[in-house]
Amino acid sequence: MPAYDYDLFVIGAGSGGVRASRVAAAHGAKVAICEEYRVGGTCVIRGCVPKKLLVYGAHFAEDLQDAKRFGWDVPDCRFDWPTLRDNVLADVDRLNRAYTDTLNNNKVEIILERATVEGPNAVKLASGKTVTAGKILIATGAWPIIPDVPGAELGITSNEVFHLDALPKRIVIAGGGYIANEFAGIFHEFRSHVTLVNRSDTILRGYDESVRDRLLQISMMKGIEFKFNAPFEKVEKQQDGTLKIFLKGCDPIEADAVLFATGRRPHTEGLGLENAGVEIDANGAIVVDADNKSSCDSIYAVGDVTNRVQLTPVAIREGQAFADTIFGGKPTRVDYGCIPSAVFSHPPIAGVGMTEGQARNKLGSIKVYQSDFRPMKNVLAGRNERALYKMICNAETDVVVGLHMIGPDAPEILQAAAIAVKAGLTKQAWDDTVALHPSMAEELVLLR
Ligand SMILES: Cc1cc2nc3c(=O)[nH]c(=O)nc-3n(C[C@H](O)[C@H](O)[C@H](O)COP(=O)(O)OP(=O)(O)OC[C@H]3O[C@@H](n4cnc5c(N)ncnc54)[C@H](O)[C@@H]3O)c2cc1C
Ligand SMILES: NC(=O)c1ccc[n+]([C@@H]2O[C@H](COP(=O)([O-])OP(=O)(O)OC[C@H]3O[C@@H](n4cnc5c(N)ncnc54)[C@H](O)[C@@H]3O)[C@@H](O)[C@H]2O)c1
Repeated sequence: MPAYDYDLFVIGAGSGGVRASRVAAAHGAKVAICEEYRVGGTCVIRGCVPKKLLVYGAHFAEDLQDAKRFGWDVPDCRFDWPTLRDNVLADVDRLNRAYTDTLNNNKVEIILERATVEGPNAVKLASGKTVTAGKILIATGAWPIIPDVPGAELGITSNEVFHLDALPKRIVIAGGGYIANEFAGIFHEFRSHVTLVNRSDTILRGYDESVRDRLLQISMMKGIEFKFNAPFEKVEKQQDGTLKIFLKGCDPIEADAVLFATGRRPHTEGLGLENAGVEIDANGAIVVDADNKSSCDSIYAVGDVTNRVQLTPVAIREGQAFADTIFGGKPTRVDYGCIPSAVFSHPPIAGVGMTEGQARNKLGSIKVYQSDFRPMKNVLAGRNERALYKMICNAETDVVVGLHMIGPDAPEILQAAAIAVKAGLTKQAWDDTVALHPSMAEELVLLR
């Protein structure tokens, strides 16, 4: 008789959990994974994927406008939200099936219910059954934080935004991070009036300052309104069903919807971690070592629930490293250096490595190269939007330590450029590469 029902029991079928379970099963482990909502998790069901599809859908507004200058006779086009929404949700269904098939093909048992930890090797399912496992992996992700203000329940979060019955004519978005700026762009392109409200005086903390300023400037020029240092006081529903938002130090704003994009907290509440002595930090994140092990020897955690870097590719790498280390006899640790990231705003931002400020603090002596240009497509279109590429180098060694961009296709360009930054190439090595002309990316090898 085996000592446990499973070698591995995974809680949460998102990016990290799915990768860990299918790789562990491929290494020969007997694996079960449970999921309380839908297989695929945040990224596939209500995050990166549907968000990016909405970004594509929204961008047609600008492409259709620009097409006229390129000779196309574009009639007045009407946007139909239900068509895009339903097509996106249908694609989410397709991916949900594909992820389920992958798990089935790898002989991972899928249990579609909520689970909680009952002990170091025991998990309790919502149906009441207890199952045991040699190792338990917690991959329960994160959950939107909603500010504790009267009327907050009248707002929505990114969980609901993909399912709206109709587009709001006016939307107030709380927050100044990834989700706030991405959805500000999306709703603005769909012709909603957008007001972005932040409690601090800056957007996208952590990104390079000049690039953030450029996004702010372009967004304001397009007509997105910003309110800074304006904490929410309350939200009230008016008689006609619309909302009135009260902010500290500002006149109230009337809107048809409020979207809270005020961060995501590790999803550990009510998970029973205390039953196994699993330590969590002040934000509710599971504390793990470099091998993803918690303070309980048989319990591991990967992804957003550990609050290291809340990005899909990181959760996937952590899941892979866990499975290879524990079940594949191949000890692997995730390298957190030079993780590229992007904000799919309009226009998008992308960055890798140190910002100018970080490099100045860490290295002291740096060189900054910059290209501030109007992409040729924007020139002909009469679109007054400039791109900004910024390269940060160590002045002593000539090594490129950071690259930060805003402009059309910045994330696509940066993914390839990030390889060179990660490899520690010098600015001279970039310059030795012949430009690919005419492209926007050629600016990267022509910086003076
Ligand atoms: C709107 C939005 C856009 C995003 N865009 C991007 C992007 O463009 N690029 C990027 O890299 N990242 C993006 N992210 C972040 C990315 O989605 C996450 O970093 C990633 O999904 C984390 O994966 P995970 O495996 O840790 O958790 P998740 O994918 O969140 O999976 C956790 C799963 O666990 C389930 N679960 C929770 N508790 C239990 C329980 N007790 N029992 C059973 N099941 C449970 C949940 O239902 C969920 O399916 C975005 C996030 C959001 C919200
Ligand atoms: N493109 C991407 O890779 C992408 C896209 C979306 C989300 N994500 C991931 O998901 C995480 C969550 O996204 P997010 O945008 O919710 O969080 P975030 O941490 O990026 O931003 C949260 C913002 O909310 C503000 N805020 C906090 N409390 C507030 C309050 N009470 N009132 C007003 N503003 C308040 C903060 O100042 C901050 O600007 C991100 O950290 C990121 O890792 C990534």
